[in-house]
Amino acid sequence: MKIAIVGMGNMGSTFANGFINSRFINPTDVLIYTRSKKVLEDNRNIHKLSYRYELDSGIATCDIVILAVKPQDFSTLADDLKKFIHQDQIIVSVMAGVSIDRLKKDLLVTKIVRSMPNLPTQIGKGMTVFTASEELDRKELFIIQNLINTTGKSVYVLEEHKIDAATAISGSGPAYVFYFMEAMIQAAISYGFEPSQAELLVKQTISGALGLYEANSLSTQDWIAKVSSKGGTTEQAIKYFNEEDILQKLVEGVNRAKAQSELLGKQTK
Ligand SMILES: NC(=O)C1=CN([C@@H]2O[C@H](COP(=O)(O)OP(=O)(O)OC[C@H]3O[C@@H](n4cnc5c(N)ncnc54)[C@H](O)[C@@H]3O)[C@@H](O)[C@H]2O)C=CC1
Ligand SMILES: O=C(O)[C@@H]1CCC=N1
Repeated sequence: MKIAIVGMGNMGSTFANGFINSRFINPTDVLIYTRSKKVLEDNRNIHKLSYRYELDSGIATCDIVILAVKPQDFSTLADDLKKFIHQDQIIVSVMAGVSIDRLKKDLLVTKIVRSMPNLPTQIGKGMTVFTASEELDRKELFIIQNLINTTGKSVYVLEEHKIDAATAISGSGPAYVFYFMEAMIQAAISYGFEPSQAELLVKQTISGALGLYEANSLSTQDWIAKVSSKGGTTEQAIKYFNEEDILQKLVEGVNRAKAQSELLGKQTK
């Protein structure tokens, strides 16, 4: 099986490395289409002969073509790409917002997978939600799922609108966690901890909390109650968060990410 990856930024290089490191794909069976030669230095396990700096007929020899450019770059890419691809290939998009209909219309092919990974795919801990056009058969879907699973976990959804929802939850989600970490680190530094100590306190706390959550069947609410002693410290923080409606504000932020994913789909038409 041969795979082409178009766009070698965060996601493109993550997928290329995931496939190769897991030995799911032979390094010589990956073609990388990139604009920048710098990626050669950043991805040393990928052979330099795998790189192409312009789209060419090599892409037609691939079974799967992964599109990992920004949604805003898709129109320009599609004009060029449609000359080199054909109906037997499976096109896998990781672009936020770009719909299956749009991919079909602009690329003139029908086997489309629309997926939404996230950045922890870089370390094999990714969460990818994907859906596919009805032209893919079960065997092809199975191959795609196995491929995605080399970068972490995956969930297949039938309804395409859930990809916009997943974009707001798991796609953008790592940034929300880092945002919360930033608040805790800033507070710790303001109390006099060295930045490295502040980072350790927060890192270990987040990882410990997640460990607890994974090891038991208790809900997040149950865990909050366990940490909050009556008349104690945590209670004061949670009380303030509730008074300021922080939870609802966070939900509103996630809603906005989802709306943007839907809007990107309309804007890039
Ligand atoms: N960064 C993230 O956490 C996630 C990103 N995505 C999606 O992945 C896609 C890529 O995002 P990133 O990797 O973060 O962006 P990026 O900007 O790091 O990478 C995109 C790369 O594509 C290249 N490119 C653009 N047009 C090209 C063309 N015609 N031929 C070859 N290369 C071309 C650019 O030079 C750039 O290196 C986006 O559509 C985004 O919505 C999805 C999930 C998570
Ligand atoms: O922010 C973005 O548009 C992309 C999609 C999900 C994560 N990063």
